[in-house]
This record gives sequence, C-alpha cells and structure tokens, in this order.
Amino acid sequence: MSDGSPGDISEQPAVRVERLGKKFAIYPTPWKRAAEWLSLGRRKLHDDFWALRDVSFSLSRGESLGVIGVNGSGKSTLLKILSGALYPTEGTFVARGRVLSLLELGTGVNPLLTGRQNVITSSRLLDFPGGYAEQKLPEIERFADLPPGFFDRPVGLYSSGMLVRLVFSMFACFDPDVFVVDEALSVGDVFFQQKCTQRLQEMRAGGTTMLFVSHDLAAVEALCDRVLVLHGGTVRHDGDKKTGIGIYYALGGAGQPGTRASVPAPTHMSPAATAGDDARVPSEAPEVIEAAPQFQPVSLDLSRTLPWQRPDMREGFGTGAVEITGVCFARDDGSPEPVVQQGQWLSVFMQTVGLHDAKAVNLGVAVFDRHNRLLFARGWVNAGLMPIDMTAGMDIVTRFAIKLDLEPGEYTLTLSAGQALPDPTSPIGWNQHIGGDRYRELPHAAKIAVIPAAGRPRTSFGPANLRSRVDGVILGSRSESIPGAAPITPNTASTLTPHSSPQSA
Ligand SMILES: Nc1ncnc2c1ncn2[C@@H]1O[C@H](COP(=O)(O)OP(=O)(O)OP(=O)(O)O)[C@@H](O)[C@H]1O
Repeated sequence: MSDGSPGDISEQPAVRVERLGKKFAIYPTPWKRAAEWLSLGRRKLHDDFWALRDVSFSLSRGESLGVIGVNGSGKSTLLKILSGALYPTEGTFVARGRVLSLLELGTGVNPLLTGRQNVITSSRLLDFPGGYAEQKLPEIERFADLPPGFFDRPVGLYSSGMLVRLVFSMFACFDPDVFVVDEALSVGDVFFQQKCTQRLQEMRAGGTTMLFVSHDLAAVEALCDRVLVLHGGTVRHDGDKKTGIGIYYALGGAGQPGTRASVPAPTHMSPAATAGDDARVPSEAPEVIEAAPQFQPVSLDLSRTLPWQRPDMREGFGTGAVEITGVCFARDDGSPEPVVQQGQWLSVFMQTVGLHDAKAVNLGVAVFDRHNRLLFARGWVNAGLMPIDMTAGMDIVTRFAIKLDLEPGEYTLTLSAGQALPDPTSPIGWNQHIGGDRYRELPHAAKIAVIPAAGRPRTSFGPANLRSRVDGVILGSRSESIPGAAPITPNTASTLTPHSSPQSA
C-alpha cells in the first residue's frame, strides 16, 4: 500500500512492514487445481506453502536495506509485495511516496516502442504529470549512454545490457521515494555498474529509501546501511551488515561467490609470471606448494612497438601540466588483451607526457571493482621510485605489473599523475599516499577482466585471494565428551596431511 499523501514524511518511517505473510497454494498436478475449482471450494486438493511469514521491519527515509538469504528464502516475494506486484496473505505494509521497482527488469517495457517512447509511456502509467517525462528525457538519455541511435530504436532490438541501461536510467531519473532494486544490475558492464552504484549512493544521500535484494555481498556492503536476513520466509536478522552477512554464510549462502561474471575467453597463457616485488614470500609464510611466480626484475622492454590505446578521458581532471596519453597491456605470453586468469600477472603500461613544468610527479594506477570500491592503488613512490620533475615534452612510460588474484569479474583502472609531497617522517622522504594534488587523473580510464583459472582447484573464496596458511593440529580424542561426535581415528588424522593438489601460499 503506497501512501502518496504529503504530510511530514520525515517524521514517519518511509517503509513500515508489519507481520507480513504470503501463502501459495501448491497443487500436485494441474488437474487437481481444476478439480478443486470445479468443486466450488468443497474439496481442498492443494497444500499451503508459506513463502513469507511474520515479517516485520521499518525503514527511515534515506535508509538502505539489503535483503539477503539463500535461494527460496522469500526475498523476491517480499519485494514483489512491497512493489505492488503481489498481494500479501496477511499483515500490512506502508510505503510513503512513490515506489519504483527494478524487479524483473524489462516487464512493463514495450518491445515495439523505442527507448524514448517507453520513457514517455512509463511516466504516464506511473501517473507523472504531463511534460514530466519530456523534461527528464535528456538526463535519461545521457545516463543510459546507449550506442548511437539506439534510444530511438525499438526496445525489442536491445541487448540485455542495453535494456538494463534504459530501465535503470529511467527509474533512477524518475526520483523515486522508495527504490526497490535487485540483481538485475549485475547484467550491465563494469562501467555502467559503477555508474549505477554512484547514482544509488547519491539517491540515498538525497533521501531515497532503498531495498536491495542480492546474493552479491560486495553490493550489499557498498550500498546498504542495514541487512535483513530471510530464511524459510522468516526474519533471521535485522540489523548490522557484518552480523547479517555472517548469519547468511552460516545458513549456507554465497556458496559460489563471484562466478557470475561473463568475460571473454583468454588465449593461451604461459604458467610463468613476470616481475614484481609482491612475489617475495615473507619469512613467516609457509612453504609454497604451488610453483610460485619468481621475483625477477625485468627491464622495461620498449624495443617493440606497444599497442597504445587512448584511455577513456571523459572523467579526467587535474591541472593539465601532465597528460596521460596512452595505456596498453601485456599478459605473460606477450599478448595485449587485458583479460587474465585469476592469479596471473598483467602488465599495465601507461604513457605520460609533460605539457608544462611539473614538480615531483608520482605516477600511479588504481584498480576498482564493479561497485566502485578501491581494491588496490600503487604509484612510483609506493614502489620505491623517486618522483620526477617533468618538463614540457618529456615522455615517460611506466609499467605496473600486477598479480590479479581477484575473483573473476570486470574491473576498471584509474590512471594518475599526482604531485608527491616531501615528508621527512617517511622512510623514503616522500609522502607515500596516492592522494594529493593532481596534474592529471583519469578515473576508470580502462577496463580489465579476470576469468576463472582453468584446471586449477579453487584455493579460496572472496574478492581477493590473500596470502594465507592453514594449519591443523589434533590434540587428542575427545569423542566421549561430545555426544554424537565421531571418534577421531588414525584415518581421520591422516586427512590433515597436506595432499598433493596445489595450494596458494
Ligand atoms: N507463485 C508461486 N507459487 C508457489 N510457490 C512460489 C511462488 N513464488 C515463489 N514461490 C516459492 O516461495 C519461496 C520463496 O521464493 P522467492 O522467489 O521469494 O525466493 P528468493 O529468496 O527470492 O529466491 P532466489 O534467491 O532463488 O531468487 C520459494 O520456495 C518459491 O518456490
């Protein structure tokens, strides 16, 4: 029940759900449904199934709730009720203001109409005043950033990614009071996902209340203030994210994180890695069972022509004393595709040219995930290279070799030329933070991808494969004091002996 009445909405919860329940009738066969119908209610030939039971919570204006739970826990049922697509069997809910929902993306979009016509039709269906959609059209078209001409082509010709772009842009620009979003967003490419994350954060800051259903815990972390864990249709947790995510894991959630991304297949890659001081194994690290990349300083080989591309400069900023003119990549086999298997190295080459005098230039690269989270940043100063005074016409190529032991997916690179600041307290005399004034910075200048490592057992889960060790020690048999526990025998003890499959160090 959406309550569009004005009043002082800031005082009241934006969404209030009380003892909500949804019961489905499950018929063993279709004819039993027909037979029950023909009996005019005299015979009950179905089982009742409660997909949701006794769910209560409330959300303040501008709050963002992540709804998580294992498959079939009732997440979509809850959000469909709140979006008005399903009636509850019991309980009540109030959502103040305009509720827009991205659930089941594409429903409600007419494939015969163009993107532009769909925006206008949707605004009428949503009861916006005349002229509202026309006024929003430029913003929607700009945000969707469809390939040239597609905004005026029938939506039936769109790819799934283009459809996501259109529908998200339309609903985000329609300024909802309550926005219901689901995993549909994971369909778009990494640039668009980052744009969506940023937009959702702006909407939150502007007072939009959000309900976000996802199995993607990174998205929940990035976008939500609070987490609701559903299990078997009931609430298991309503509160802080960390506890909620722990409960979700304990209930068997996120069994296969991060394997959804679809990225191009790699060409052959040699197993040997290239240089990088990160390959050094700390003294306390265990023996490396997997053939670990060796640290071999490699001089920058510029004898061959590098396949420079122009970086994406659309979001660039800075004083302009230095320009970043090119970016290109090299994998271990020398091929230039920016796609590597998990755990392999990618060399990122950055070309920088001085346009005016620029003091103490520190050149750096940063890796961002699809939720725009900074995963890694490193520049000359971090790597122990001295910043350089650049003059007009000076041409510098930097290679950043990075071991991409990240979960499969797409990532973006930000390239920067900043001004390093002297810092007498730092061991190298320079402030090692990447922040500071920028001669030039190109956010999201290029895209890279990580794909699953073929034929290699997965040695960890989560966004990054951190260096780690796992030890097990049997202290003795306590099976008598633990009811139901199997006794520890020499056989089970032998399972703690490292087996021969490769492990990460
Ligand atoms: N129309 C329906 N008729 C019968 N059962 C249904 C119907 N819709 C959903 N269910 C059942 O209700 C339960 C909750 O479904 P729901 O789609 O809300 O789960 P979910 O948490 O969104 O799952 P997932 O993560 O797989 O999308 C499931 O057991 C599902 O089979």
